[in-house]
Amino acid sequence: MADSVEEKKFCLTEVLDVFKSCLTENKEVLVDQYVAGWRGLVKFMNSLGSIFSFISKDAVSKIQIMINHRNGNNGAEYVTIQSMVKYELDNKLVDLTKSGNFPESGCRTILRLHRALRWLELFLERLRTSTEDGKTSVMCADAYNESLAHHHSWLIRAAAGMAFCTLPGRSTFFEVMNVGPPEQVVAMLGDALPLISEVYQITEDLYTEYNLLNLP
Ligand SMILES: CCCCCCCCCCCCC/C=C/[C@@H](O)[C@H](COP(=O)(O)O)NC(=O)CCCCCCCCCCCCCCC
Repeated sequence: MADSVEEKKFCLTEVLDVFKSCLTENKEVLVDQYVAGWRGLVKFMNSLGSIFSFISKDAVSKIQIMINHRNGNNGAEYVTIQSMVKYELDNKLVDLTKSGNFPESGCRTILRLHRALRWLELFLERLRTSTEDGKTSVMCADAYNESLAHHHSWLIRAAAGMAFCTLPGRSTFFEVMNVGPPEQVVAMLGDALPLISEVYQITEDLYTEYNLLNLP
């Protein structure tokens, strides 16, 4: 699924649709779709310029870790985030308090992407409700400061802040999304956001239940 997203001309609607397909009927989060959603977003970010490549590199390495889990001998245990959490905890495959033998556990890797999903949710909501003269760089920075920044060192925060300043204005940004006229972008965001929020909340509740929100 991720490959087909990469081969066609980029369209953000399709990427967000992939995220929407993450949820199963009984509200579990499918790892393949979750990861494919991130791959599409990273592709979008790459099209915004090479200044984002340090972010892209980190995201790609986390995506690859999850693909490796899915392709590994125990891939079936990683079908959903719920099954992954249970499997890794039952088999003591997670560093719970300090970094140790499992720097690439699915639980810690998904946690990093999960925190980034909160940034995405906040950023898209700001884009959705912005006016024509709204600044994407400010929307992006505000969303970041409210979410991911809390988990990053000052060096990463500084680098991210510089990258945000290079974001194009709202109208160019909307064009790169390749969704259609601004009204259509706004409608598409309004349609996608509730599902992204739901995926975020389900993961947040799961990680809270198992006390995994601060994995090193
Ligand atoms: C459109 C502009 C895109 C701005 C992206 C905002 C997110 C800023 C994240 C900055 C991350 C910097 C890179 C390094 C991070 C790591 O230190 C850190 C911790 O990892 P560790 O515990 O293994 O060491 N990693 C993370 O927090 C994971 C970051 C994952 C970032 C994924 C970002 C994908 C962005 C996709 C943008 C799509 C925008 C679509 C809008 C219409």
